[in-house]
Amino acid sequence: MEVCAARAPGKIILAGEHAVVHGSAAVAAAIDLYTRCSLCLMPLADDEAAATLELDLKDPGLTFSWPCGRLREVLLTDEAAGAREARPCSPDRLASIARLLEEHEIPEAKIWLSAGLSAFLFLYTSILGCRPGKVTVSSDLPMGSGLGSSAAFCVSMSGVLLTAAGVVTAVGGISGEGMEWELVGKDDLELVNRWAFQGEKIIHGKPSGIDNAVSTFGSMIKFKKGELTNLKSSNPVKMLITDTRVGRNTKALVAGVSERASRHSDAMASVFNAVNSISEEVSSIVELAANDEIAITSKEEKLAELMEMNQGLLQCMGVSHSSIETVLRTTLKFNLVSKLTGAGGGGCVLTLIPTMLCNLVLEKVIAELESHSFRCFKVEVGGQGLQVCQGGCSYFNGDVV
Ligand SMILES: Nc1ncnc2c1ncn2[C@@H]1O[C@H](COP(=O)(O)OP(=O)(O)OP(=O)(O)O)[C@@H](O)[C@H]1O
Ligand SMILES: C[C@@](O)(CCO)CC(=O)[O-]
Ligand SMILES: [Mg+2]
Repeated sequence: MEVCAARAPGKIILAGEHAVVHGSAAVAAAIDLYTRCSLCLMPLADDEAAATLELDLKDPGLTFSWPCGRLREVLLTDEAAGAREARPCSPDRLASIARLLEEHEIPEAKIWLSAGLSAFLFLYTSILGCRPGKVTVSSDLPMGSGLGSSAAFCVSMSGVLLTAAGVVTAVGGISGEGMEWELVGKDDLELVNRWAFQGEKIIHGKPSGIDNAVSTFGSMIKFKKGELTNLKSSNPVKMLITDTRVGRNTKALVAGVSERASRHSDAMASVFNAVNSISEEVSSIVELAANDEIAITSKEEKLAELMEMNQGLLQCMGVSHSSIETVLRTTLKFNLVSKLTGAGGGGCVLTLIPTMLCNLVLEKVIAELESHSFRCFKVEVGGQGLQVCQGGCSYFNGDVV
């Protein structure tokens, strides 16, 4: 029984969501909330009929299982076609995967899971073929809320599958959560990122690639047309995240913005262009070294103003929501600036926490936000990306794997 695990972080977008899909720059950072996947590969059993692929999703609390023979029959594949290069999921393969999912009763209230399940079946069978195994997924991230849960799912899944395939190897240790997590080298990360992007395409339709990139590589990045620049921030950027708990779906929101762009192409091109300038300015400001109180305050004031401008343009794109507006109004009472993060339409909102803000005020802000039934998170910004645990990781989320 071969065992390995991987974890990948969620993200916040400081500037540029949606516009990044249309070629503008955006700025994003990893946060210390993770999705973890563990994989237990079963030996190729003598009892062929009993061999299954199992997926245990801890957060929705659902498990799925497919007989390996049925996977082979429907997907017309056995051996993985090679994990060393990422391939897109063809429309025919996606249709076959949909047939496999129809054989499961997914509760109507959790039907949004089918996109993630399709991405799982595509990644697993493309990387490992129809081998029997058990995959367990658990996450700190609220799903479908703008913190990149789909990307963290695809990155951690690709990471664990490619590690099991022997294509990705760990290079060094850091520890956390009682496990020996290890970092992965640059070329291997590139490969994981390319596979995760193919998974994101199944979930998002037309992703820019920023979410999987920041989840894979970590840190704070500027991203434009697939190009990634690492931003070296000398002063930590402190953000409060508020989850409005209003569910939404990134694929539909991205499609909505594209439709608006095709109806009003000149106006929307100007909006995307303005967002590009905001993201460029945000990326220069985060890299500015600020050594004293005055410099830090001026840096934060500029960031706050740019966030406010970006939020206005997101409203122009049609992706704000009354719950987001409630967060904006609530934080403004305390002179704090907020903007939505991720795809909007509900989901999460970022509030810039100035270094000089006293804890008592922050606690009051949180209490008022939570009185609206929102949920607040204080997160560390700009940490590590994908990490893996090869063999030896005997314990995962309470499950022996
Ligand atoms: N831990 C998980 N287990 C199963 N499926 C997941 C998990 N995390 C994400 N998903 C899949 O990803 C979908 C959510 O992706 P979506 O892109 O809509 O939101 P998000 O990634 O959280 O937000 P954003 O894209 O705005 O950052 C879920 O509906 C599900 O299909
Ligand atoms: C809305 C979007 O810009 C960010 C979602 O986190 C979509 C994408 O870039 O793929
Ligand atoms: Mg997503």
